[in-house]
Amino acid sequence: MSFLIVDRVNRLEGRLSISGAKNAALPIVMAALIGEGESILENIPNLRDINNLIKILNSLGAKTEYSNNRLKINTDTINRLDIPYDLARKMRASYYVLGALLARCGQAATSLPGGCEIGSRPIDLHLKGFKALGAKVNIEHGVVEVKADKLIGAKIYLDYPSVGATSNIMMAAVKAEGQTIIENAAREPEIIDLANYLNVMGAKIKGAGTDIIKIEGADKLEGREYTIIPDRIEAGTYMMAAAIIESDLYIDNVLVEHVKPLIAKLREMGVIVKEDVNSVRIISEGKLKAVDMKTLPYPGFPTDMQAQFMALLTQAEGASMVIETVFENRFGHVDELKRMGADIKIDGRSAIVKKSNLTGAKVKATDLRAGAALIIAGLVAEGETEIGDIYHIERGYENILGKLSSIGVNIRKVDC
Ligand SMILES: CC(=O)N[C@H]1[C@@H](OP(=O)(O)OP(=O)(O)OC[C@H]2O[C@@H](n3ccc(=O)[nH]c3=O)[C@H](O)[C@@H]2O)O[C@H](CO)[C@@H](O)[C@@H]1O
Ligand SMILES: C=C(OP(=O)(O)O)C(=O)O
Repeated sequence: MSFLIVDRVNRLEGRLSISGAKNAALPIVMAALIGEGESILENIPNLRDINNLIKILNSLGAKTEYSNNRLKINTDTINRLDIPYDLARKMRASYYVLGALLARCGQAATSLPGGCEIGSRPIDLHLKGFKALGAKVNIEHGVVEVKADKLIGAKIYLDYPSVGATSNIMMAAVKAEGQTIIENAAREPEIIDLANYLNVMGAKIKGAGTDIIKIEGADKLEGREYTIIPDRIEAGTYMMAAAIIESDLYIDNVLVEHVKPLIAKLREMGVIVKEDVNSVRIISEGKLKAVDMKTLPYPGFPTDMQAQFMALLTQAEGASMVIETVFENRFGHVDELKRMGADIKIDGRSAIVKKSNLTGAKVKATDLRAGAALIIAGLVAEGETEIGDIYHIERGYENILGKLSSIGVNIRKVDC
């Protein structure tokens, strides 16, 4: 079992660079299965989820080579169409095998996915989309199987703009006969990145990034080179870390457009944010004003930043309200922050956060972003913060120890 120890710090300064986006890399790596031959993917972050996904690709018979954030995938040797339970349960994105192999081979199966426990996370919208395209869906003993002799384009309205369902249906539809239209599609930047990669391989997708995506079926997709976008959630996490104390931090390799909702909230709180073409500079005196925030699908405030933002709000003068609208159970970090002395009251999907003096404590990362929030809280907590269950954090932050240490944080990993 490993844990992280974080010490209180007086000031953060320096420069760090953001890695490739986990939530873009995961569907894109799986989408490589649709293209014949070899894809070379650049800027693939070295994360637990990515390494698990590479194991999944290998288990399907694909050949992979991964080093220095470059992943080569050759799909000519695929010889299995199902993912074993042990690999599927470790991550959310394992469900992308359904869309990818449905497009490539007309068949796929996987145990139901894992991922952060932040709500019930059903996959009914994914399955509704596959069925509309003509696939048969069967769920038995915790395994989902999809099968189609032929996929035919269809109009699919999503009840909710689900990121996973939009991506999965987009993948399934790239070779379907005729036109597919996804209405009320998710508009996240990771959807655009996936569509761009699929288009580079020969797909005909228009409208990604809007709520109507149109896909004309293509005969064949071929592996290509592609570079993944930077991770807006990783960038946001370091923005919050800098904002919580006195700091002058440059964060490079950020697509500023993607972090606009975060910049707006930080400015409202009194933090100085300077934008450049591909970087942001955060200047903070650690004196923060309370603000209210509600998570929403993109371009709203991202749910994947709610926990880290809540850690920041524990240091804001006054009372702030946080409303989580995307997932019904994403307040796992609250009890852990309370162990550190945070004054937070939850009522359903809302939380009231008041300024509090934090003290170091033994806490655990209840999920990936909860873990990041505890690190941020640890920067201002008196004494040492000891964070357990850090495998969650390793799912989503490349070299977090190295990056934080380089800007003045005393953080170390203890293995026992
Ligand atoms: C690997 C990955 O990219 N994960 C991200 C993805 O998760 P994920 O793709 O799982 O999130 P969705 O956008 O699908 O989920 C949003 C909401 O829709 C609901 N829903 C979703 C699908 C479905 O078939 N039925 C249904 O009811 C979910 O329970 C949730 O309440 O988007 C989330 C929302 O930005 C992020 O927090 C996750 O980090
Ligand atoms: C919820 C997240 O990830 P996943 O969907 O992979 O569980 C996240 O990245 O914050």
